[in-house]
Amino acid sequence: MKLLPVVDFGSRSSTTIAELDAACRAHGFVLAVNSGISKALSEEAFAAAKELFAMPESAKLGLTRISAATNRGYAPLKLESLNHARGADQKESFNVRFSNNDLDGCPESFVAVVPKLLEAAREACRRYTVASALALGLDPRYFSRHFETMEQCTIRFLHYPPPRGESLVRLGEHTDFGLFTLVFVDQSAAASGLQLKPEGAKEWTNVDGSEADCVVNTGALAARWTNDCWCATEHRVVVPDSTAARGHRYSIAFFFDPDPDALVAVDPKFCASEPPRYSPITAGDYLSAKLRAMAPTNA
Ligand SMILES: O=C(O)CCC(=O)C(=O)O
Ligand SMILES: [Fe+2]
Repeated sequence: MKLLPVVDFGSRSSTTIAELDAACRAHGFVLAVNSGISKALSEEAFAAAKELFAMPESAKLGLTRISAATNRGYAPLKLESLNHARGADQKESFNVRFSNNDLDGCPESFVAVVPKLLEAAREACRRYTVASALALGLDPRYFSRHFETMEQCTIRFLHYPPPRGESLVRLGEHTDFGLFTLVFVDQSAAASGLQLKPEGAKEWTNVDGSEADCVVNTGALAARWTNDCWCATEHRVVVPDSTAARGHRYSIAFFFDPDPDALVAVDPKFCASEPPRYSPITAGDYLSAKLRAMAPTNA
C-alpha cells in the first residue's frame, strides 16, 4: 500500500483536502501534523501515563474502575475485549472524558496534564471536523455542530506490557465506533505494531506514524453518515518484532464521538447510486450499545 498521506490539520488547501478524501475512501487512515495537540504536550502526557501505569497493582486497583455506563477510569490488564473471538486484550488503560472525571489516586503529573489534553483535543476536533466536512463536499459545520458538549469524547491512555508467551496480538482487530480517532504512539517503542487491513485485503499492513504527530482513522459513524464512502477499516496492535516483545508499548487514543442527541443518518449526497445501507440512529444509542458489547460481562 502507498504510504499514508500526511495531512496538515490546519491546511485548507485543495491538495490536502483531496488527499484526505482519497485516503478515507480507500482505507480511512491518514497521518496528521499540526493536529492541535503539540509534541511537547503529547510527551508530557506519555510521561504522566507511564507514572500512572507504574504504580503498584494495589494502588491501581484502588482507582475509579471503568464501566460501560461511565466509560471513565481504570481498566486492568485483560479486562476488555475489542474482539471477543480473540479473547482479552493485552493492555491496561485509563479513560478520561470532558467532565466528571475521578482522578483520585492518580499521580500529580497525570492530574495536571488531563485538562491540557482535553483543551487541545477540543481544538483538534474543530480542525479535523472542518477538514473532513470540506473533503466530503459538505457544509464546514456538518460534523462540528455535533461536538458542542463533547460529552461522548474520550481520551484513553493505553499500556501494553511485554507479552508473557501468549498471543502476539496485543489488541484484537476492530473498527472504531465514533466519527474519527487520533492515536499517538510513544516513540520510544521500537516499532509501533499498529496494523490495518482494508476490506477485501488478505494481508495486514504496518502503519508507521513516526513521521507525524499521530495516526487518524475513520470510525463507524463517519461510515454510516457517508454510506461507507469513507471506510471504517479494521485495525489491530501486534508485537512486531523480538525487540518490541521485550518492551512496553504506550499509546493515547482520542475518540471523537458526536454528542448523544446527534442523529446519524446517511446523507442523501451519498445515496445517488445506491439506497442507504444504515437506518438513522442517535450517536448516544449507537455508542452505548458498542460500549456494552465491549465490556467483559456485557452488562
Ligand atoms: O494502541 C493503539 O495504537 C491503537 C488503539 C486502538 O486502536 C483503539 O483503542 O481503538
Ligand atoms: Fe481502534
